[in-house]
Amino acid sequence: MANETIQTLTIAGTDSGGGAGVMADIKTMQMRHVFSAAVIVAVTAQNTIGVQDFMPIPKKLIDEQFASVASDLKIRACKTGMLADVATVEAVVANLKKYDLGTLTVDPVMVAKGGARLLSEDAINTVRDELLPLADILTPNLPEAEELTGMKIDDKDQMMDAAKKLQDLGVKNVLIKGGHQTESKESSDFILLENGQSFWVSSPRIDTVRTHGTGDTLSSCITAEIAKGADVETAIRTGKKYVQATIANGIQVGHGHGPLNHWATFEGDGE
Ligand SMILES: Nc1ncnc2c1ncn2[C@@H]1O[C@H](COP(=O)(O)OP(=O)(O)O)[C@@H](O)[C@H]1O
Ligand SMILES: Cc1ncc(COP(=O)(O)O)c(N)n1
Repeated sequence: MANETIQTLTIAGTDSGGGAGVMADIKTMQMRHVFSAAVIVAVTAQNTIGVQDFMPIPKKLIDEQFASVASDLKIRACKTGMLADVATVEAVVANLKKYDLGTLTVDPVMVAKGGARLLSEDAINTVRDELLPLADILTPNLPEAEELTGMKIDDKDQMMDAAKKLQDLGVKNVLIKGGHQTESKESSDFILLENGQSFWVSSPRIDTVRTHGTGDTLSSCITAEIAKGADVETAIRTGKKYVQATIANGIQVGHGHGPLNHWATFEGDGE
């Protein structure tokens, strides 16, 4: 098919409050001018204040969603987000092995900004042992990197050590997000590439609680840029700039950890 539209896939949970998960993923993909399909693996009752409840989707329906997408669409890059529990991680891993869904970015979502667990504790080992070896890019935040490595990460040297440790677990490219370093003036993420090169991406830390969905937005932007043909370093630099814009030009929604402004970079007629 000539000039086929660039297609991506998010494999994640929904957020009824609209700020994180699949909702943030699709808004980001749209703003980066790629088409996004979605395999829903959990449904959350959630808003900016917290996660009130969630339910994983049965394995059969997860398998059917993958089959529907893979039999019709040509996915160039995909990402995972919230994966809920052991059975869900295993179902996703089996489908990622079964179908060619392009470059895989794994955002190992564990705990929401409001404190609710989105991945059961016993599923952390399943993510580490079964999903990480499939990942082209892994994007943990600091608590997630600590859980996956068993290390305490308090400073930049430890972030660099943790990235190496994660690479040793089978991940090609590792991005450790520094958004949880609340005492710092900069929000700095560390990247260790497959070829051994490493670098930091930093931006001024914005003093706001309206950061619901930052991790989803960053990993979705990276996925979109990879699908468009960018190399991993360029995709990450673009992702960092995009997430910064969505935080800096905030919107007023809800009473807690508010969502991002995904149209912050929109240059068309916004009326
Ligand atoms: N207050 C902030 N100001 C600027 N950048 C931020 C802020 N909070 C998070 N970020 C950036 O957003 C991205 C997601 O980081 P983080 O919040 O750590 O992820 P998660 O949502 O997975 O917990 C990173 O690039 C991080 O540097
Ligand atoms: C369905 C879903 N997926 C991911 C997150 C993480 O986002 P955050 O860390 O910003 O709360 C979330 N809260 N809900």
